[in-house]
Amino acid sequence: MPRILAASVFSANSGESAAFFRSSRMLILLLIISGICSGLRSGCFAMPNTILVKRLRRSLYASLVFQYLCPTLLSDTYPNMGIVGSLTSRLGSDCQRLSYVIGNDIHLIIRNAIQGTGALINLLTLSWPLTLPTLIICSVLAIIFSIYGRYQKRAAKLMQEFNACANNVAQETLSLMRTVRAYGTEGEEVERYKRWLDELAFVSIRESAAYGLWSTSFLTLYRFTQVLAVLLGGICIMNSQLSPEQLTKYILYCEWLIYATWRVVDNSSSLLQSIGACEKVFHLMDLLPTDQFLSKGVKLPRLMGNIQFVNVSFHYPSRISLVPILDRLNLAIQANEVVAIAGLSGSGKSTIVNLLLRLYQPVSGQIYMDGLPLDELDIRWLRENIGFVGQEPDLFNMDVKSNIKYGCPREVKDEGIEWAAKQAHAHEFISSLPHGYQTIVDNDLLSGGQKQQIAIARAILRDPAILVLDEATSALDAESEHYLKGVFHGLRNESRSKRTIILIAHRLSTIKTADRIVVMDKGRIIEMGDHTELLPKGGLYSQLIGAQAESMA
Ligand SMILES: Nc1ncnc2c1ncn2[C@@H]1O[C@H](COP(=O)(O)OP(=O)(O)OP(=O)(O)O)[C@@H](O)[C@H]1O
Repeated sequence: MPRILAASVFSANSGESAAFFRSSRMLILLLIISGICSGLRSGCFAMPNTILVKRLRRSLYASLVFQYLCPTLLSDTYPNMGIVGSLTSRLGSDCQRLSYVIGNDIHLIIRNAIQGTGALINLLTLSWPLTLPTLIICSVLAIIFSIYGRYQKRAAKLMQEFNACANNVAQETLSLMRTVRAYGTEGEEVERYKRWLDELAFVSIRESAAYGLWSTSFLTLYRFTQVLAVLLGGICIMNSQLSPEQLTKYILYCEWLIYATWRVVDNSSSLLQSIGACEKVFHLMDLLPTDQFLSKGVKLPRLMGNIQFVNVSFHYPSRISLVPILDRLNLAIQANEVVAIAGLSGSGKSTIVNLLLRLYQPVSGQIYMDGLPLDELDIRWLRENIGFVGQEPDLFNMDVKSNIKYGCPREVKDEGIEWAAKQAHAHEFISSLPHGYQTIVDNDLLSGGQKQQIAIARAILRDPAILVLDEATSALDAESEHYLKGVFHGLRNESRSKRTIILIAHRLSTIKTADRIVVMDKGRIIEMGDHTELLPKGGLYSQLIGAQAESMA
């Protein structure tokens, strides 16, 4: 409509059309500014956007990794959200959302705000009484938006939550596919996933309906502004208060103003939606690394491997109970000693290792390493000097060679990797894999025992001062286990002068030859000695040995 009006004005009077062009300098200026803003988008916004999102992902990932390494903080911060999977799925979706905001919304808001301000200044210069109705319409638009915006922010937050929960169920089901298949619970899992998707759909539909209402309100007001502008302008022309040229400008500026207002509030709504969705992302980013990562701590020239637990009591932060997991534990392990820890399930054996690796801090008491309190030592240096093989070693989705080399603080050649694999009795099966040491490891490719052998090779390669084996041979066949027992004992004297080995095993045949066996029950040490000393005592150790011999028979 404004274009038709303008055409009629130009054809009616060429002198007036020239004047129109002259006085429309502001229009041209605004067009240039709008062009510059578009340029800013592709140039200035796109680059920082990419860098920012990359940094954001990296810092978030780092924060997740660090928080996971320090479960105390994780469970304190997210008491209902202990599952790292849900955090990682948020990492993807929330960052994507933030990336969209930075790439699209912000530059559109700035561009339209400049455009709207220019149109408003021109309208006020033209005639302030005529500007008033347009301003009222813009204010109504802003009020409707503020109501809708608040609703949208809430909806966006819920949608992100439900999305993350659905992703989490999917991730969990796929990673536990064997269990799901074995128990025939495919239907239940689909239901569980569907439940979250239903919640998501419910909120999305309501949010879409609200958006529809908002869009209808805008379009109605937009058309109403055009009609009002023509009506009021027409009346003014009839009263000779306005020239046809001014009427054309008036209609154009009105359209610009209302359109800019709509774009600003619409993009702001998208911005609000993203802010709602990204609150958790910012919350995660605000978490500071725990002291153990900030403090440098002491690095000894060489770790000898003397360990001392003095009156150590501990309970997990997520499970504060009256009975502690470790109860005033006192244990001294000499350098170069092979100490085995035995006991019933849940007696606190792995917890000792968790404290030694400083994954948790004791509630009371102190742990000393070569006479120095553990928390005074540099955490990275400490972990570099401890080789750990856990109960269910998870390998990375990298080739076998990289998995063996993983976390090794020094440069190693292929021969070194092969040597470690041979020590762990793994070379033979690795050589039979489709691409040998270059074969990419995935969960189904290797058996539990083979994964353990690779994890053992990794620990051996690090040449640590302290080797911790927590049920590290539980999945191995008897022959491999027997062979490895010899390797572990041999390792004590190989390549370094001292090496302490801590063995945890339910299969008591594994620990029989240890220098000392520590027997635990309910977080306390109840027996200590070597196999020949403990067997005749008739305590828990001899009962466990008897029970195992019976079950074998
Ligand atoms: N992350 C955790 N959060 C809360 N409680 C935990 C956690 N890890 C272990 N526990 C609890 O601490 C107790 C001791 O667990 P721990 O793993 O040390 O026992 P364990 O003797 O090594 O058992 P197993 O021989 O079966 O591995 C158990 O009751 C267990 O439920």
